[in-house]
Amino acid sequence: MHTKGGTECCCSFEDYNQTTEWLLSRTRHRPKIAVVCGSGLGLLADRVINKQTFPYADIPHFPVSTVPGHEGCLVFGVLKGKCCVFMQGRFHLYEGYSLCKVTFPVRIFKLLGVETLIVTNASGGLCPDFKVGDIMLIKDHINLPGFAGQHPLCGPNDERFGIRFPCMSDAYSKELRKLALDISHELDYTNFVREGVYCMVSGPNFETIAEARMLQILGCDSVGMSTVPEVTVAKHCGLRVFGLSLITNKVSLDYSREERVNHEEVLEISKMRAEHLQMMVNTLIARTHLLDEGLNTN
Ligand SMILES: O=P(O)(O)O[C@H]1O[C@H](CO)[C@@H](O)[C@H]1O
Ligand code: HPA
Repeated sequence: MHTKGGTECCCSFEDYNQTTEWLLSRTRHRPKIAVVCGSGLGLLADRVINKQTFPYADIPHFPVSTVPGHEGCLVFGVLKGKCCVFMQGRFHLYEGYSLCKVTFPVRIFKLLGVETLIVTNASGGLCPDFKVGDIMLIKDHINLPGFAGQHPLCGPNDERFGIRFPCMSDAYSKELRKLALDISHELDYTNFVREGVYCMVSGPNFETIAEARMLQILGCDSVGMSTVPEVTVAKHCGLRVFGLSLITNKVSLDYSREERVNHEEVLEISKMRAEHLQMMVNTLIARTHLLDEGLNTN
């Protein structure tokens, strides 16, 4: 329904430009930081001042959100003195969107002048040490759909965005992770802040036990159905990336376990922890300039 067939990009440079021009002509905000809010995490945009909100349905070439917990609004405004743009709701492969559409907003951010992308998501914990409600700083990811050719950069490469073969060994900024770790100490969050590897699966079903065991063997600490395409496209076009994954459930690795994961539970845990996430993200945003100035974080 939403997709054009094949793996080629279905968005032209003209489409990206049109959307960018449309936004630039309607807002005076010129964000340097973009935040993608994961399932149930839309309230990350709540503290923004001088807010200007655009429903996705009004923005040319933008997909619309179809998943509960994803409001479907682009919010511009100022947070801690920094001009930001928030995606209240993201797009997923399982909604029927091509990965080109899923990642469309990331290239819009680039054209708007954004330099740093902060991605958040809800995920299932695979690492035995993780508890429900833990916040995982994403150290690295595994692009499982990418292994099977479902990759946002398949098709002709547009050099105006980036190179044909981008390096992904430094996908998540070390400096931003260090800053976030320092912040978690200051906020006294260390007993629920972790670091780990996020794995993307296409969804929409949650994992079987055999799949979950396989992912754990592969070195995944958490699993979700998003984020990796956005991060890949962001790295391709030279954005600095930081990612937070909220562990909303423990993935079943044992056939004797009775609990059954569901999206309502995911949203409930997201809401429960959203304020802590908000505090971390806001403090990080307040301090991003320290990195640009090459200063230490404290
Ligand atoms: O990754 P986000 O968008 O936070 O959402 C996560 O939550 C949903 C499942 O409950 C899936 O969409 C999964 O990817
Ligand atoms: N698996 C995949 N995606 C998810 C999960 C999960 O357990 N929890 C939240 N998103």
